[in-house]
Amino acid sequence: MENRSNTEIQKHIISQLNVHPSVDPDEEVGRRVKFLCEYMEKSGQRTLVLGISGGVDSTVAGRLAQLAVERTRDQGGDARFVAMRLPYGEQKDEADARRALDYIAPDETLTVGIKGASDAMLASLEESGLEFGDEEHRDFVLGNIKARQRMVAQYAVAGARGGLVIGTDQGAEAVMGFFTKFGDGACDLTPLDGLNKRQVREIGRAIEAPSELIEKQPTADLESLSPQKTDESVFGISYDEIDDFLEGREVGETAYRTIFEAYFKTEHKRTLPLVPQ
Ligand SMILES: Nc1ncnc2c1ncn2[C@@H]1O[C@H](COP(=O)(O)OP(=O)(O)OC[C@H]2O[C@@H]([n+]3cccc(C(=O)O)c3)[C@H](O)[C@@H]2O)[C@@H](O)[C@H]1O
Ligand SMILES: Nc1ncnc2c1ncn2[C@@H]1O[C@H](COP(=O)(O)OP(=O)(O)OP(=O)(O)O)[C@@H](O)[C@H]1O
Ligand SMILES: [Mg+2]
Repeated sequence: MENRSNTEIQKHIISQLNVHPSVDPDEEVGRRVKFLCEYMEKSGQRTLVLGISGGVDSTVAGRLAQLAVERTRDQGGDARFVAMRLPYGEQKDEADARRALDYIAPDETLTVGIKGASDAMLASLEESGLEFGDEEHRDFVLGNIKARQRMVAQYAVAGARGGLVIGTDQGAEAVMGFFTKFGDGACDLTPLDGLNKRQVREIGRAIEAPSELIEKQPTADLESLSPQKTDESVFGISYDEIDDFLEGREVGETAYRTIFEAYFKTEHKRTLPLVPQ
């Protein structure tokens, strides 16, 4: 890749991530709901499971899941959506999570706190002698434990109910590798695949999600020392720049450099585990 121009590398990444410069939001809603319905039918797994954070991705993916189970039932089938609240203690944007649930109107909501299990794991690790560079490093590692604890909870529900875990990964998060490997990155179906952030928002508008959730600043909200830290402040570039990049537009040199570096560094997260050649 080293001798290739910014534009050539950009084209390669766009094709790998299957992102398109524009989408028809209504058509995408239909296509993605159909995908969920057809896979439930094919797999025989009739429950969809997804954590609802109060952010735009899980609001949109959650509503698509509820629409899919309702369509399946309308056609005489059997399907159910289980939304999960998975707070680590008291969540600062709890009101947004409640608003998302009111809007999604899931068949069922399970609330499972992840603080006890996450803190217990960290304590056991430290009792074993594991040390961290400093408090911030410790907090960062705990953040990934939280994301993986949410995965454990969702897969437990899927196991108990014969279900499938939905993931909220989309093109803008995928290009930056901005997810926890085998945490929120672990799932069975990704209905938002191939969309950039602005296209997720367009779909949100098409299904009449609350505008304050659609416009909300994205946050992983994993670090206790800096709650609600915005994704953009971590990236050092904006989602607008990432979206422009994914739509094939020219972006500034800093944006090219930041995106290429993140993309190639996190290649391992977008593939199956490596095997001997
Ligand atoms: N080259 C390589 N080939 C194969 N495997 C490699 C590897 N380099 C690291 N690894 C493995 O990957 C691990 C690092 O990956 P990982 O554990 O994911 O950890 P890491 O990428 O360091 O952290 C996850 C990042 O995603 C962010 N995040 C997480 C969850 C949700 C959201 C959100 O937007 O909501 C954002 C989070 O804030 C953090 O910045 C290493 O510990 C190692 O096990
Ligand atoms: N507190 C939480 N409760 C339940 N699920 C959560 C929580 N935090 C994260 N998740 C799950 O992890 C996923 C990844 O988080 P992420 O922040 O990327 O998405 P989001 O919060 O839905 O949207 P945004 O990226 O715009 O903040 C969420 O979509 C959700 O499924
Ligand atoms: Mg979030």
